[in-house]
Amino acid sequence: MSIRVGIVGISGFGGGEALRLIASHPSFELVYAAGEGSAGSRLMDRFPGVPDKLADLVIAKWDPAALPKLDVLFASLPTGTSAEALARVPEQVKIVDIGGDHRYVEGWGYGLADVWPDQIKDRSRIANPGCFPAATLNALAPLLTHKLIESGNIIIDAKTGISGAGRGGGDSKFGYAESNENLQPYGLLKHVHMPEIAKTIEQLSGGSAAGLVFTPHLVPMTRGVLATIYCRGTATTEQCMDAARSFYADRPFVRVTDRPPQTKWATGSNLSFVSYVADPERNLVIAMGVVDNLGKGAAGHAVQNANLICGLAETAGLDGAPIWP
Ligand SMILES: NC(=O)C1=CN([C@@H]2O[C@H](COP(=O)(O)OP(=O)(O)OC[C@H]3O[C@@H](n4cnc5c(N)ncnc54)[C@H](OP(=O)(O)O)[C@@H]3O)[C@@H](O)[C@H]2O)C=CC1
Ligand SMILES: CC(=O)N[C@@H](CCC(=O)OP(=O)(O)O)C(=O)O
Repeated sequence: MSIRVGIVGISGFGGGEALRLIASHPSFELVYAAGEGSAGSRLMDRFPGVPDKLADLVIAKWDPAALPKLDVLFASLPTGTSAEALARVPEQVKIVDIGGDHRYVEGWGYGLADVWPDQIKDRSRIANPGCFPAATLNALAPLLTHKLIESGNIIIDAKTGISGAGRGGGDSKFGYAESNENLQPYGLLKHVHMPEIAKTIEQLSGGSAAGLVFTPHLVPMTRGVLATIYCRGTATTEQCMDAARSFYADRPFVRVTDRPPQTKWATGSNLSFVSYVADPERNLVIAMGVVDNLGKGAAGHAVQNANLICGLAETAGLDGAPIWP
């Protein structure tokens, strides 16, 4: 049986990646595409490589009052622009919001799917985690759950590819001339992902995340997030690795690796790589997490969440290998 899905924000990076995944999904049928500036174009005008079956689908002007019959809507709109419109989507249409408007909002589940699949299954409204939270929280979850690190003393140093800023590119600092051969920190002390990272650390540990520090950096690459996370704790490397191996033993998308993970390992996939090194004598644990910002950081995670809320195999449409090199 096919499940009728729609994507609003399909012309963007997150929406385009959702299109790519849904086009080859065994149960999802894309019947609705929407946007603002792109409204009126056919998918083949925007995505010349789109499969024939979708080529003539015309992007509609986004209007939650004019939806066709849909089972699931993927929303990939700029953060700050989706709350009012998504509140008008009929109750029977399930929603996965890739943007940031509904994380830790009443009525919405926080879709950290590799960690909390059972809390997601029965929901009809899911807020996808941001790309940095996806990379960092998957790495931290086993350590926090097994109380191997202090929850209140975590420093996250993260790097992201430029597609993390969206097709619009945020502002001029994301242009080619500014970002090529350049490395820049941004969002210091006040990045928008701090609250969801802190709340999840507190939920996982039962403790405070008061000392959390998070600094993202923009790296001249297209995709990928690497988070290097400095924690206080006296666990050994093996204890951290064992905790992660048992925590993720039955989870299909998280790979616990002996080697420090690299962003290219995840490109084009919904995989999440985690690894650890520790020096108990220095009270130091270093956790590392890698995702593709458009995969586990956005559309891959969204499809995983949609699979869960539709009662499908969690891996449906997501079992392809990453792109290499
Ligand atoms: N890029 C990434 O790696 C990640 C992004 N996210 C989040 O996902 C969301 C989308 O990001 P991203 O795809 O990168 O952004 P883009 O800038 O690439 O795309 C934004 C999309 O939103 C559409 N849009 C903008 N305003 C409206 C409107 N008023 N009505 C209808 N459609 C509108 C645009 O459509 P049109 O062209 O038709 O105007 C476009 O398709 C954001 O909330 C972002 O923070 C989350 C995790 C990772
Ligand atoms: C490079 C870059 O700008 N990346 C974005 C992260 C995108 C994201 O996940 O944002 P949402 O929380 O809105 O979904 C940023 O740091 O704001």
